[in-house]
Amino acid sequence: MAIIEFPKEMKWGAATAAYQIEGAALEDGRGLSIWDTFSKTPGNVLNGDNGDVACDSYHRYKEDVQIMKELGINVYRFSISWPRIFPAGTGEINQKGLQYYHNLVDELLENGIEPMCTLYHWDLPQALQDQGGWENRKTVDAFADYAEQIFKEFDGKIKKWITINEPWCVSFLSNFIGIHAPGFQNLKLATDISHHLLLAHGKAVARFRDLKVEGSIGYAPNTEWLEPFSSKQEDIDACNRGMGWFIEWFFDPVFKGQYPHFMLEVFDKHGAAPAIQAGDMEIISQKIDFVGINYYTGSVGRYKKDADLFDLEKVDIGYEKTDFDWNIYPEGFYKVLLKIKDQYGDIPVYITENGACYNDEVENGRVKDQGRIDYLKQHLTSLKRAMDSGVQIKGYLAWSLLDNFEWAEGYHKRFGIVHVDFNTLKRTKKDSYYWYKQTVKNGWFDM
Ligand SMILES: OC[C@H]1NNC[C@@H](O)[C@@H]1O
Repeated sequence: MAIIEFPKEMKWGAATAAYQIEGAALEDGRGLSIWDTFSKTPGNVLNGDNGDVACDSYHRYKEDVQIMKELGINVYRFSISWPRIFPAGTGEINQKGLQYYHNLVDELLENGIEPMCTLYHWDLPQALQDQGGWENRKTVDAFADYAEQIFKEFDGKIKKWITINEPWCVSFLSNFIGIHAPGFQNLKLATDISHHLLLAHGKAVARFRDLKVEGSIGYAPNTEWLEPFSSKQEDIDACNRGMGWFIEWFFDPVFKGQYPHFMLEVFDKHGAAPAIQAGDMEIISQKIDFVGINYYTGSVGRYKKDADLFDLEKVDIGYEKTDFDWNIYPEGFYKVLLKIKDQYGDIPVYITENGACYNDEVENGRVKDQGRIDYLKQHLTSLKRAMDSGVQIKGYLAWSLLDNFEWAEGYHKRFGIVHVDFNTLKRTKKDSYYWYKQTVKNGWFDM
């Protein structure tokens, strides 16, 4: 078998997000988020699940940190719940909310684990949504004020910062496709929101620089690979448009200071080009220190007129799938990373999310999730291939440490390397946890 070995200095971690694990949704002064509202609207979330309790990490974070310590990881990515800090989105600060994150960060540091903090992982304060949410440019400034407050509070403790997680999901999945909160289906709204999210990212980076906060800052776009079904130019072009929705649309503004023309053409055709004000692109495109890449899956695509916004249809050619029915496509991970390096230069990259949904349950005290181990092996092998091709990978963070609230799929879809019984909240380390622990310890694995 082949040994896949990683550099000694590479960081190994795991990732979660506030609304997906914390629970305590109505506790200690936390304000409502759009996901509290959305999940309690019947029909939006499978089985009517919501984040009221989740993994109860708000109360069990010490146990979770011990699980991380035993795992041997040296970085943990979590997100701060904006409405736990500013219950109304702006104005009065909830000191108990700040205290929770100080307790979590102190616990991590005391156990030799570096905190990587995501400022926005989808839980917009409902109070701001009531004023138009991300469609309203005032929300952009509210985010910058929230970010500044957090920077000041945790400067010196937290040194790796992510502004926005997956702006494509926040804009298009949530306001055009509509399956995530707040659940609209309006393309022009979605493109305006995508612009405001990038603006919010840029303003937060500007505050970070002005405050001379110690550490580094980036954002974490989600990516997918689309492989042309044939060598026909129409198939190649259709796949490039489809990938442009995830990659160029969110990378060109940050790294080139402009939106990609081929994507503007598509949105313009639907009367949905975003409203851009003078100075916006300069704010968006100021330098960042790293980019977080989230990768899960890829597909084969071909040209089909009006099949979707991009005249693109996906073709099932028999790839094995996870329990989320996503193709297992590790080749795409390599190709996405090379594409980003080729198009945007040699930027430091953290893999801020990669993992698989397998809904294995506990049997006799054990969770045999070989599918997840195989997925991780294949994708880490692809990652090493990208590194050997010159991509500057600084770290890999598995999604996710714990089974958690998987948005519209609720608790049914499990991504954790640790199983959570959502009736008892008992944590059970899966086989993949032990495999990952050994890989982190060794810095290599046997393919
Ligand atoms: O779907 C799996 C993950 N994808 N990225 C964002 C996370 O919040 C999701 O749980």
